[in-house]
Amino acid sequence: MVKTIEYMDGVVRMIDQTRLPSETVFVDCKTIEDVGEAIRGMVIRGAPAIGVAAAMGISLGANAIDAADYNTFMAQLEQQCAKLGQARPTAVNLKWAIDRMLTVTKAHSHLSVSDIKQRLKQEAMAIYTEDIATNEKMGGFGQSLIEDNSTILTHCNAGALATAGFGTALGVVRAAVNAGKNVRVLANETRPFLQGARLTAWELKEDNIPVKLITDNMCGHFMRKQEIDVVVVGADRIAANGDVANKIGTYMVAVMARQHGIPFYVAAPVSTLDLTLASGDAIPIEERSAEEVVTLNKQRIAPEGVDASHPAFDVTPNEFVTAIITERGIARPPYTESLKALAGAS
Ligand SMILES: CSC[C@@H](O)[C@@H](O)C(=O)COP(=O)(O)O
Repeated sequence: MVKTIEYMDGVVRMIDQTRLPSETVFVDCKTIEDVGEAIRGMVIRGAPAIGVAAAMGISLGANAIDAADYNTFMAQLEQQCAKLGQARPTAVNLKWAIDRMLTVTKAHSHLSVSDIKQRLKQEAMAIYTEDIATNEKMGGFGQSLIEDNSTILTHCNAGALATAGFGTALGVVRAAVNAGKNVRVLANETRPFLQGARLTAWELKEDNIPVKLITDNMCGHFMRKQEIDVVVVGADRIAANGDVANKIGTYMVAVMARQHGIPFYVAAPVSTLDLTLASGDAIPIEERSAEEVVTLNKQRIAPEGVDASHPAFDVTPNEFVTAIITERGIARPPYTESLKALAGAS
């Protein structure tokens, strides 16, 4: 599988997810601004991958600062991070990565600026490698919930492409396959940006994991026909009470799963928990350009001049979530207690 993101010799290289699956091309980011643009423009997307890209971008930004003393360096770095933090508002991993990089900077204020730059590069690489290890651990916990011969429905792309590697929801699928289970995936196409059709279908096919693509309005039909055994999705932010923000359409899937008695699992790292928010009502929902709705693959599909709305995420209330799978274990209701316990564990 090609790498989602790499950091080498002053360049952050990303596979361009706006061009998949027709073309496998890469974008080289040489500045923190380039990385911010890549995140905003969805060249790289998915909450954990956004966090990894941000950390690498901050290292690029730090290297470009021409300052002799810590205070001048830190002031400029904070300015750059504030701008980067606005690239995408819902995925909390962006803020998480920025906070982690700034905390490391502060902890090393006694070092020379050049040593701090070195330390920031190491931290960005640590975030990258930890993300893959986290996903593998999460997969281990998650696959214990998947029975042999299951059909798993997923929404959006919570795979290797949405992370540094292995994936969150698709990490659970990969771990189930690695454990010798016979599983197949039904992938919702995920309008309007088509992460399911373009990315989930692509990466599962690359790995020879059986996948069938369906449009977003088909999952009720397959649930009623008992052709879906379990739902596994990722998350962009999870509030303290277990309300889950994920790609628009997830809520609809969760309600349908409840109606049909199908388990609805969310796989996300602890870095996606935002325990500062009491409920999902406080999660900021990114509103993307209406152009994404009135077009399909850049072809206009709606009449000129028609209005369109585009919330990019929705919130699934905790009562629809059977369990939340993390790298530290599986949280079950009541989430206010179980998530707090997981966040406090190490
Ligand atoms: C492991 S990523 C989980 C979620 O981030 C994913 O399902 C999703 O909603 C991604 O949204 P995107 O807008 O493509 O960044």
